[in-house]
Amino acid sequence: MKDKFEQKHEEINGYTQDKQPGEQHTMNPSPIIEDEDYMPGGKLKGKVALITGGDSGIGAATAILFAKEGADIAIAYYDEDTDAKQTLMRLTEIGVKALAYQHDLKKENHAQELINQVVKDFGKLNILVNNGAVQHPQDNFEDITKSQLQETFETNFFGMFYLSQAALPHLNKGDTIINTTSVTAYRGSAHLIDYSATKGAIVSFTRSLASALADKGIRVNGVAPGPIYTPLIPATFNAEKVENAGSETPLGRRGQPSENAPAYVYLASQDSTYVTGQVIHINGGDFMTS
Ligand SMILES: NC(=O)C1=CN([C@@H]2O[C@H](COP(=O)(O)OP(=O)(O)OC[C@H]3O[C@@H](n4cnc5c(N)ncnc54)[C@H](O)[C@@H]3O)[C@@H](O)[C@H]2O)C=CC1
Ligand SMILES: CC(=O)C(C)=O
Repeated sequence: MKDKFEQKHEEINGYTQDKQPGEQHTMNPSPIIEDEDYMPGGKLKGKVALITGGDSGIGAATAILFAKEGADIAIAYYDEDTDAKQTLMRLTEIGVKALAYQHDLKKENHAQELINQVVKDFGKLNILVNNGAVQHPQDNFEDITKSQLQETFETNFFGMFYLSQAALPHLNKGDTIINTTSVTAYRGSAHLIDYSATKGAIVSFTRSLASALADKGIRVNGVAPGPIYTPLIPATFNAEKVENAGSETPLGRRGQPSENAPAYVYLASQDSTYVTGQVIHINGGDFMTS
């Protein structure tokens, strides 16, 4: 019998959305953001987490699981108000304090303002999840314009750099930073050359910052998803790619956001006290070096 993830994989036909960031509330079928079979264990009780891109997809799944583990949650997002409202409603239902913040990762001043506001609203910050990103697939390398290259790096890499710098004065021993990279950082991607380069930069940034912050007891790790069913996919790929995503992996299907979130819980919690500078691969079984 097929499990819920195999069934969901088969339900998805090709379709696209016409703007990026994409919208979760109009996805049909909906992604699996929350796995009802998950058993929380109070692993993040008393913590405050800020999750960029927390309105939808992997970020929303992580926000919900962190809340189930007892953390208060700040989600930051670009302009998808309906998704942010729905995620916030679910977080509040779970029973934690939760607030949403609109911001632009590309703007250096937004990073400082966001961190200041979160610390003012929650009193502290323990976990920073740098997860928001964009991608603009191109068939030809020559078609990547300077403005696309700038937008992709400013959003995916500069944004997390600024936020990590702004967050650092508030982080203490035992606190963590978790960065979302991608399988494309490791295997490359002919259609996502600029995007995969930002994801490679994130891997190096993660290792270097982990090394720099080790003596403070602040751990820095990453998660490298493979093909996951989120708004990013119909918002940026053509219908054929949306329909077939994940079929080429050893597990033969795409992943769901809920299948990524436990890795973030592990890296944020005391279960991973001897882990820093590492990346966990959630990609349906493709082997990646380190
Ligand atoms: N879905 C997939 O197959 C994969 C996703 N990833 C990564 O996972 C992370 C989360 O993406 P998904 O959950 O897939 O999609 P998503 O569309 O749910 O999340 C992307 C988020 O980025 C935020 N964002 C985009 N531009 C922004 C800006 N200028 N300022 C502030 N926020 C901005 C959006 O608000 C959105 O919440 C990204 O880093 C993505 O690169 C990595 C590998 C595979
Ligand atoms: C968006 C992304 O990183 C993949 C693997 O599709």
